[in-house]
Amino acid sequence: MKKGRLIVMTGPSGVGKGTLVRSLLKDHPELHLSVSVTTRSPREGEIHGQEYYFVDRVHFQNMIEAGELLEWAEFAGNCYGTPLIAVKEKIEAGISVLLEIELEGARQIRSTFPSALRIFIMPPSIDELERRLRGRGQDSEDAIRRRLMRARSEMDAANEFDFEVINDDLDFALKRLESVLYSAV
Ligand SMILES: Nc1nc2c(ncn2[C@@H]2O[C@H](COP(=O)(O)OP(=O)(O)O)[C@@H](O)[C@H]2O)c(=O)[nH]1
Ligand SMILES: Nc1ncnc2c1ncn2[C@@H]1O[C@H](COP(=O)(O)OP(=O)(O)O)[C@@H](O)[C@H]1O
Repeated sequence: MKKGRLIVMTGPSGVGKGTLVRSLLKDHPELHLSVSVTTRSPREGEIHGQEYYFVDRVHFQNMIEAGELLEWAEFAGNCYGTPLIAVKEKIEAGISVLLEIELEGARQIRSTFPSALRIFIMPPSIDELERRLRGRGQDSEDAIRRRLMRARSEMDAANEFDFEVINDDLDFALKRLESVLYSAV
């Protein structure tokens, strides 16, 4: 049986990765979104097992030591990682899996899973990125500051990726994302 593809989407926090992925999944139920583990506290409305598995640092550390994470990284003071087993099972079953992760994790995937398709989502500008982070209204001033600080170096790494998609107009970005996925998957 043909294996599924691993598709990695990276881009600065607030660029619209979550928004794009949600729309993509609505139109493409054949894709599976990996649910990550994080030590971050849940935002209002976030549900354990849906947006993330919310765990404490000890639990996260145990998962690293047991080899249960495909990749992991620290981001803005919290740890995030991709549970390996679910990804493996889906791909073996011929289902393509989407990872929505930050830069360090995407770099790890390049060495551990070289056949992955890696896409960088770019904001139209840093000012617009800041507007989106503030407009989302879900992070503290400190969390926004940390995300913006990291955004610049992440954007500098866009050329490490197979494709770059600018999320200016949402519908346009979605169409471009679909064309990248379905001409390459
Ligand atoms: N390396 C890695 N990064 C992740 C994972 N899950 C989420 N992230 C990234 O961690 C960053 C922070 O995520 P989050 O706290 O949900 O904030 P948001 O992206 O601003 O909504 C984002 O860049 C996510 O893409 C993961 O499993 N591994
Ligand atoms: N193309 C777009 N134009 C304007 N606002 C957008 C666009 N895409 C996403 N947003 C808004 O930007 C904010 C951050 O989006 P989100 O999907 O949470 O980003 P990320 O998952 O990359 O952190 C949200 O309020 C979202 O509604």
